[in-house]
Amino acid sequence: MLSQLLVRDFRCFAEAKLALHPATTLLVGNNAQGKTSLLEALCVVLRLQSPRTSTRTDLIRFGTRSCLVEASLGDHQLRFAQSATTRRLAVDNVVCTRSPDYLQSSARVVWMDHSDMLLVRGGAEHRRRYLDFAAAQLNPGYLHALRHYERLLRSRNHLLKRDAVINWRQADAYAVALEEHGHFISQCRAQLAESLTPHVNTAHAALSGGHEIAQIQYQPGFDPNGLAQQLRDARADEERTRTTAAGIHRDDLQLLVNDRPASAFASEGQQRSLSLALKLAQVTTLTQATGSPPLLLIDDVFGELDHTRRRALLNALPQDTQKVITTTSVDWITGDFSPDGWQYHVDKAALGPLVPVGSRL
Ligand SMILES: Nc1ncnc2c1ncn2[C@@H]1O[C@H](COP(=O)(O)OP(=O)(O)OP(=O)(O)O)[C@@H](O)[C@H]1O
Repeated sequence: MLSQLLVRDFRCFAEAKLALHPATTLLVGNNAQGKTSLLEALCVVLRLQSPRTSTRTDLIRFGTRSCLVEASLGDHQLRFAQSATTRRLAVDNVVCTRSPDYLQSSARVVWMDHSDMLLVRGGAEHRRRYLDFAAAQLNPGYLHALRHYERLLRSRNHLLKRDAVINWRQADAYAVALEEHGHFISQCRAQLAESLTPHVNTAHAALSGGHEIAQIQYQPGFDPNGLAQQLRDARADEERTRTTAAGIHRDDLQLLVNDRPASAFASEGQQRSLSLALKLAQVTTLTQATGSPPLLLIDDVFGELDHTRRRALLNALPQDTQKVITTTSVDWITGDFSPDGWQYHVDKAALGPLVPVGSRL
């Protein structure tokens, strides 16, 4: 369980320290006061990833040179520090040079925010990121393999664009390396999609109150029998487009409601339920795979939902997960939903005193 968070020169915060309730901590405030930044700090210190940026220096408060995030997680003290050039990690004051060692002492996380609709409506890159965030938490070598694959892909694409006459020998050598790393990632994504699918269906039914069947299907972006050969066969195509024609960077996750693609046929309400269900399914899958529930970080989701869906989501949220929730208003906290927990008011990058959940500003 997470009990403390300290941030220094992180986003808009010079310094802030908060105590996290074992059940629910609400961060309440107007727009642009710093709520999401605190949630992001939790994600960064626990998973070394931000849902908002892949440029780590974005996290450093403007005009300062480095940022610090510390968290107390069970018996462990996690520390993440980022300067213009260097990231420093420590667990219990012992420096970690390898992120897998650090992540071993950390907790799993599921992030929910209003952009989750893009999982259903947006491009395949949103669905790949969805798979990657969970797969990296289940397979220690996943992120390393993915980053390696991405570097190889950039190099191969650069090679394809660089010369008028393509050096196919070198391109083929890259293709063999892409196949090696891509195969592992593809296997992890396929397994994850299979584990997620029954939970997506259950959560979707709970949220929509209907009898529709929601399914997800992993669609590899390459021929599973051999990427290197497939790329050799695609030379004419690659000569024209000057980009790698197949691979896990072309993977997708097909989302179906009653056997039809959700992006084309589901109503807006069904799409919203499905996007929430995808995240709730991550919670169940991570819990089953690891034996303990992940931390749920929920950024401004409740204000976006209509009354029925909000109530359904509140009922569907697992009871035994620790939750940190940001919101601009506590109007949705009523007699039949007032979670066990406490609340902070966030105003101009400063935290107010701890108050009971549902307290008006
Ligand atoms: N590196 C940074 N240094 C200083 N300020 C930053 C930095 N990055 C973002 N900000 C500012 O921090 C402020 C708080 O942003 P944040 O997204 O945390 O607000 P929020 O309370 O979650 O707002 P909303 O409810 O609109 O999502 C914004 O004004 C943003 O411009």
